[in-house]
Amino acid sequence: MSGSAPSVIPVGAAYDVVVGHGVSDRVTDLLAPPVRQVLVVRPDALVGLAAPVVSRLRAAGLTVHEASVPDTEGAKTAEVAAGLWATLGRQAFTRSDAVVAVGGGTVTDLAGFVAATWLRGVSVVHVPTTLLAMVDAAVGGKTGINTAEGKNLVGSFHEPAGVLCDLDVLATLPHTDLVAGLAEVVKAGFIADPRILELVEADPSGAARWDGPPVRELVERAIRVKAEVVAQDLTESWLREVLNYGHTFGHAVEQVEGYRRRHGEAVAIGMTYAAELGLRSGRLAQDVVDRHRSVLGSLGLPTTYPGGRFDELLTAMRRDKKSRGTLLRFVVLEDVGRPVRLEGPDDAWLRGAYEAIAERP
Ligand SMILES: NC(=O)c1ccc[n+]([C@@H]2O[C@H](COP(=O)([O-])OP(=O)(O)OC[C@H]3O[C@@H](n4cnc5c(N)ncnc54)[C@H](O)[C@@H]3O)[C@@H](O)[C@H]2O)c1
Ligand SMILES: O=C(O)C(=O)C[C@@H](O)[C@H](O)[C@H](O)COP(=O)(O)O
Ligand SMILES: [Zn+2]
Repeated sequence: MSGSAPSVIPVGAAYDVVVGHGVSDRVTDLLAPPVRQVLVVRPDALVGLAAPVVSRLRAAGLTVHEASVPDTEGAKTAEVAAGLWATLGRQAFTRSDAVVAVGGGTVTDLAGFVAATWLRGVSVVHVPTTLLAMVDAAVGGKTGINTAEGKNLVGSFHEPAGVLCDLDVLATLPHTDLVAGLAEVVKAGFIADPRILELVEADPSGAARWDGPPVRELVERAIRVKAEVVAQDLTESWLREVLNYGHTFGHAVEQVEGYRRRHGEAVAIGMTYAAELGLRSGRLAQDVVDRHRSVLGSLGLPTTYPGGRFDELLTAMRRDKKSRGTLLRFVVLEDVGRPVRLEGPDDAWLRGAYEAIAERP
């Protein structure tokens, strides 16, 4: 796919997200001397996509080590992080060396966390290769791994030196992963940018094709929403919580299912649940709840969930990072673009929202 010039989206004054075609070539601009050696982190499945990045770094005279990590959520474990720390230690990486992540959100979360913790923080550059990582995971400096007890329970805030979103790499991304990434794009639409919803509604099949007409604008709009929020509240003291829309229930779904469901799909279900919760708490109108189902459904994203699992899901939701003590806290909407907090929702609302999305046998 050929196209227009790259777009540069600043995240405050901290770093830029570059979106365009062939932009991963810019990796060396972000790793100027005194960087001497670089650890490129990627799963074996993406060795071909990482190869041009590795070549570029070597051509610039850097010593490049490649670390293979498990594909998908299996990358986000303490054991895998420890393996990367061991590599960094063996190669005597210093504070002037760097990590480069090439992959989806699981890789950028893991590599970002390892960079954040190695010597208490070294530089990391993200080269996201999924739609989801471009519009969300690689941007904003939230890094993390899972523990047996839950999702992203260990992590840190560590901003990258830069993010390079090369739209050409989306050509090989499986359709189901592209669609899963659109869930986070739709999230940005519901919490902050109604134009995103209009673009999807006008051309859902184009939105769900990597080279579809609305894709670039959708990517850039979602990144701008995220950049705007994290530039104001990197460490999630309040505002940043809005980016967690749909994640309280979504993360519970992922955990209960042993991470066999894609994050984006779980977030789509979680947003539908949050919309139903917003309705029950008297904050959100029925037509906006219906719009969740129509927009997500038009992209092929799930908006229902098997019944009979409420207690398990509630236990998982209590470990959500927005909880305070025994107080459950959700992001819900008052309208499109108007997220608010719902603290300590009635048990009847929690169960009623679940019944509303539950699949009937
Ligand atoms: N830190 C954050 O702010 C943040 C935000 C959103 C999501 N996340 C995290 O991101 C993760 C989900 O990321 P994801 O959806 O990118 O999943 P993923 O990293 O598991 O990638 C999905 C699949 O796509 C494959 N793939 C990646 N790029 C490809 C390409 N160009 N061509 C062919 N195959 C390709 C991968 O090998 C993998 O099998 C979750 O762990 C989630 O918690 C983090
Ligand atoms: O960047 C954020 O902040 C988000 O909440 C974005 C989410 O899409 C992302 O999945 C994030 O990793 C969830 O964070 P967590 O704090 O609930 O683990
Ligand atoms: Zn997410």
